[in-house]
Amino acid sequence: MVALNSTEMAERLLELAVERGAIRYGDFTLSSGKKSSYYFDGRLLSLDPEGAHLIGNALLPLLADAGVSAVGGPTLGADPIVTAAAMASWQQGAPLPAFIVRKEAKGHGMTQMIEGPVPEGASVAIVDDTCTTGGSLFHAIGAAEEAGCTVGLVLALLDRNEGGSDAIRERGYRFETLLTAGEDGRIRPA
Ligand SMILES: O=P(O)(O)OC[C@H]1O[C@H](OP(=O)(O)OP(=O)(O)O)[C@H](O)[C@@H]1O
Repeated sequence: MVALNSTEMAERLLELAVERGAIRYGDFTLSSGKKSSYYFDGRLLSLDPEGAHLIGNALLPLLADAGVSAVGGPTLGADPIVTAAAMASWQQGAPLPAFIVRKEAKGHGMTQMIEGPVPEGASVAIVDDTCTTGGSLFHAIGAAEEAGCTVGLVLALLDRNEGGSDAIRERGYRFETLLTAGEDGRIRPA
């Protein structure tokens, strides 16, 4: 595969999203209860072989720039994303472990919220497929901080620009996205 720069990777990711039907237009109600004229199914990208490769490699420079030592995110949108990032990081010779934040504690008397290796005291990145209200990202940020990590970067594949990324930045976190949406739902590379 030809090596692509960051802009080319985001452009190809958007092209692939269209090819895979990951962007659909219509009347949707998102999990936050918000109404939307479009839906972005990040799983159709992150579980696609080329999509996973692109996502992992597109995230690497952002993770490296933030100097984080692990990457995690809220299940289930982030599950294949953090796996792709971990694999890409290993292939590039700078391995970053991945972790997943559960929606709820495991139960049966176990309070564990995080699955996977989380180096205590580490600076980590938190990533998700989409950011709408930011609720899922805030949930994962909270779990990582509770586990003793500092959050050096928050990432999304797509920022829907509906308040979530602003709220995350207002709380003092660095936020980056690969794709960004206009008010009309038109998606473009960030
Ligand atoms: O910024 P927010 O308002 O939190 O919206 C974004 C979240 O919504 C979707 O997950 P969903 O809640 O549908 O759960 P799922 O990933 O388990 O399907 C998506 O995968 C993000 O995690």
